[in-house]
Amino acid sequence: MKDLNNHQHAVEIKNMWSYYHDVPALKEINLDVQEGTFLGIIGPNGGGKSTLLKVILGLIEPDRGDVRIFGKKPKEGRNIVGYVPQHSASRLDFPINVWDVVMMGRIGKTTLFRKYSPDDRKVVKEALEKVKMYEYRDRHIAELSGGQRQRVFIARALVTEPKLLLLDEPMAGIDTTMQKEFYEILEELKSRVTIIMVSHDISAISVYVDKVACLNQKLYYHGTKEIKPEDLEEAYKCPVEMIAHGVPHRVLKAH
Ligand SMILES: Nc1ncnc2c1ncn2[C@@H]1O[C@H](COP(=O)(O)OP(=O)(O)OP(=O)(O)O)[C@@H](O)[C@H]1O
Repeated sequence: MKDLNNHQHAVEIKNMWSYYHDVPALKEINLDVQEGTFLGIIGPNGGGKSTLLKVILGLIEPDRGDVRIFGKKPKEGRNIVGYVPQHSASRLDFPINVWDVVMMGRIGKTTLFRKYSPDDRKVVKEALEKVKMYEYRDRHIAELSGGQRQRVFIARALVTEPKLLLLDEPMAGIDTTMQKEFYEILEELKSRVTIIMVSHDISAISVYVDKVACLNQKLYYHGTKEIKPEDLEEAYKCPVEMIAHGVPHRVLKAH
């Protein structure tokens, strides 16, 4: 579907509900993400952020409502979506080297032993260089630190050359300098990829993203990063000063 400015809808969600064992994790979600947007999703623990990413990815079938990814149902659109799950870095603890982990993202697990093309090789090399892990390419993933592994998983998502990139707290365990570099990488990717990133770091979100969504079962806010304190307080159910990982000064000033 195209809108009047010729921007495609990367993600369109209409009146979506999702339950775990009869308990709603998401209620009445309406969300429209335009192609080329960098959307940050914030909200308290258990607010349904990871569930929303899984619904978009087609890993969870919603109980009600409609979800479209570039006009397709999530399962049909999966090949154009890159995903870095929460705590992905801690999941792989067997001896596979960094190069193969990223190459698997490019050509799939079952084809790892086929000869990969010079193009595959180039894309994997560039992704590893982007996250500053190329020199670690022959190291076993199990030997790396948490933050280094997380960088490898971000590279792995990049090599699929997705149209939509879903990142679930990708900066967890990444040092501040590297975080800044990652945000710069994401800003650069924005011209080619729509990005949806879950984060608890409201200060960073307010600097780097285009749009913010605040989720606690319901969508309490979706709009520009100029969030009002009351929008956060309603979703987090506490005073703005207490909200995790600091709040941008201008939000506090407006309070
Ligand atoms: N597999 C599951 N089975 C049952 N309940 C689940 C399951 N996964 C998540 N939930 C519940 O659904 C709600 C939303 O969880 P979700 O992981 O989406 O929240 P989140 O916003 O990503 O949280 P956090 O910020 O803590 O990572 C929580 O109450 C959680 O306990």
